[in-house]
Amino acid sequence: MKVRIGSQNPAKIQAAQEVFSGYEVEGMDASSNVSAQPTSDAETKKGAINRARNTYQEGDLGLGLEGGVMTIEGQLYLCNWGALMTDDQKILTASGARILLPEEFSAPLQGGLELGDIMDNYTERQDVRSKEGAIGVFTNDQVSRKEMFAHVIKLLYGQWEYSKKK
Ligand SMILES: O=P(O)(O)OP(=O)(O)OP(=O)(O)OC[C@H]1O[C@@H](n2cnc3c(O)ncnc32)[C@H](O)[C@@H]1O
Repeated sequence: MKVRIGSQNPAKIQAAQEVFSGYEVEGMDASSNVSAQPTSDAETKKGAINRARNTYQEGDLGLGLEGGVMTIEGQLYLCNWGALMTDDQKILTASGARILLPEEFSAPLQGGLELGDIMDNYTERQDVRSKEGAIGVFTNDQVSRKEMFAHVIKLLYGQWEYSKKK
């Protein structure tokens, strides 16, 4: 059994390798069937589920991880979701950390820029999305994107293990 993850992003693949340490983890392109930049909790969750479904193959596990933004009480937050399609074709879901994003990000997001590009402009660096991520930058490296997704994957892995005991 291998873990097929619907992404080529190293932060996501490394997080999956860390949690599914005894498994082969394979990254691949998978459509999220939502906007390139999800803008709500529900859309981000849907993207994770679609990626899990779109990478799933019988006998393996399908893993989908999605980052997005959402607004709560007028404030912009980063949000994260994960989904695991199990070998018996159940979908398990879990969400990750949410942190506040700078207010100045709202206008470029509304103008169609993705958070990944906004982060690169903001930090004057390249490919922040594949490295520490927005969460790493704004937590002063306390929690990296890999670490945050590893926690989400642990929540999924644990739910899968629990479901097998029942
Ligand atoms: O290659 P994939 O798996 O698509 O990874 P991604 O980082 O490009 O794409 P996501 O679907 O996870 O996130 C949607 C958008 O939000 C951006 N994003 C989400 N979380 C981020 C973070 O912590 N840091 C930087 N960009 C982030 C991301 O770069 C995309 O532009």
